[in-house]
Formats: sequence, structure tokens, C-alpha cells
Amino acid sequence: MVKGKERLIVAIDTNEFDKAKELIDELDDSVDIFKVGLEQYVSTRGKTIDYLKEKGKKIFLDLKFHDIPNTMKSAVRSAVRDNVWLMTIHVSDLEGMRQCALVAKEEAEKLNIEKPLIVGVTVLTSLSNQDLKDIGCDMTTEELAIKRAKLAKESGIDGIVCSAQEVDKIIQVCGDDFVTVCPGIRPTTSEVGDQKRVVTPSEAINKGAQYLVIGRPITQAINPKQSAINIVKEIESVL
Ligand SMILES: O=C(O)c1cc(=O)[nH]c(=O)n1[C@@H]1O[C@H](COP(=O)(O)O)[C@@H](O)[C@H]1O
Repeated sequence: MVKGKERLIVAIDTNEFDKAKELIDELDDSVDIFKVGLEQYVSTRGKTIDYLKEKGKKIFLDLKFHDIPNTMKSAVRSAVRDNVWLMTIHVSDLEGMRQCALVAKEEAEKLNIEKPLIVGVTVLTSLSNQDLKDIGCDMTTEELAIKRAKLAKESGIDGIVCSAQEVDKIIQVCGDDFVTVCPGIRPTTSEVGDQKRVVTPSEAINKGAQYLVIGRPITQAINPKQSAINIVKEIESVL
């Protein structure tokens, strides 16, 4: 039976290594997958990655690469050397994503390690339809996320990051073997903050999301461990 724990990724968004370490230790028994994002990576220069490796945790390196194909490709090559389980790029041009997919395979084979899963961010969960209009895009967040997911699939990367609001539609067009990672998850009792397309953990699983990325509802909770346990229970209630 698939455990709820295998579907939960905790985002350790802090700029201090000690605070990250404290959270990882506190959540040790209840969480197997941790996400190291820009804030944590830039301020600790990868120290948290080393600590998570020591603890035998699965690592999601979320640096959301977005650049010209050659730069993206070189950055992906370096990230593969860090031996992480999952990593993000932005869904951009087909050529850039294709090169990322190819170089990851090539580098992992060369090092004889498992290739990290590469997922492309479709439309940030902090964006609304109005935000897209403001930047000159006439599509809704859902239409754009589906269009970008199709492009990501065509490029050969492993999956996408999207809101669970549109994940069911993406699975319909990209298939259920395409990895889906959904942030913007909010239990009913949590504050929404800067997220705009939010879904509860159980609804997200019901809509087909494979992995749920959750930060503040756990890391800022009075009792982070209890919050993680409650979320895993909520996930399991619908598995
Ligand atoms: O790539 C991501 O992980 C990501 C994509 C996205 O569209 N929205 C989004 O919130 N994230 C990340 O997911 C985490 C969500 O954190 P909370 O809003 O605190 O639960 C943050 O670390 C974000 O950087």
C-alpha cells in the first residue's frame, strides 16, 4: 500500500542552515522528501543538500532554471552531479527543455547514478488570470498550464509542476505516467499567504496529483511535526 508519506514533499524555505537542520531533525520520522529551494540554496550554498544526503532523505532541488538552452543544459549537468531525486526548470522553449532532458540522461549514465526527474514549472501557483493579463497573456492560468504541460511532455522531460486546480486536466492530456508535482496546497485551517490557486491535500490527491509540495502550513505551524502527521493522515484518508 502506498503511504501518504511518499506523496508529501516539505519545502524548507528558510535562509538559515541551523533552522533548516532543526526542521529536518524534527520532521525526521514523519517526512521522507524535502525540497531545497532558492532561498535555502543561495544562502547555504548547498550545505542543506549535504545534510539531507547524510540523513538518507530524498531531495528535490528547486532552482527553477530559466535561461538560454546552453546555460540551462550546463546548470542541469551540474545539478545531476549533486545526485538529487527531482529538480525543476521552467517550462520554456522546446529546444531548451529537450537539451536539459538529454544532458541529464547523458550525465547520469556517465556517473552511473539514477537520473533525477526533471519537472517543468508551468504557471506559478501564486499567479491568477489577472496576473497573466497584466503581463500580456490572454490565456487563463489553466489554459496556459495545459499548453505548457503538453510542450514539456513533447520535450522529453519527466513531468511538470502545476496547481492541483488543473492537475486532472493535465493528466487527461499528458497521461498518468507524466510526473505531477503540486504546490499551493493548503489544509482548510492554514493561511493562504501569497498563493492564489490553492487546493486542500485531500482534494489534490483526489484530482490525481502525485506529489504535494507543502511549506508554511508545516514549517510555520506551532507544532511542525504534528502538522506533517495530520497532512499525511489527510492524504491517506483518500488513497
Ligand atoms: O516549484 C515549486 O516548488 C513551486 C512552484 C509553484 O508554482 N508554486 C510554489 O509555491 N512552488 C514552491 O512550493 C513551495 C510552497 O510553499 P508554501 O506556499 O509555503 O506551502 C515554495 O517553496 C515555492 O517556491
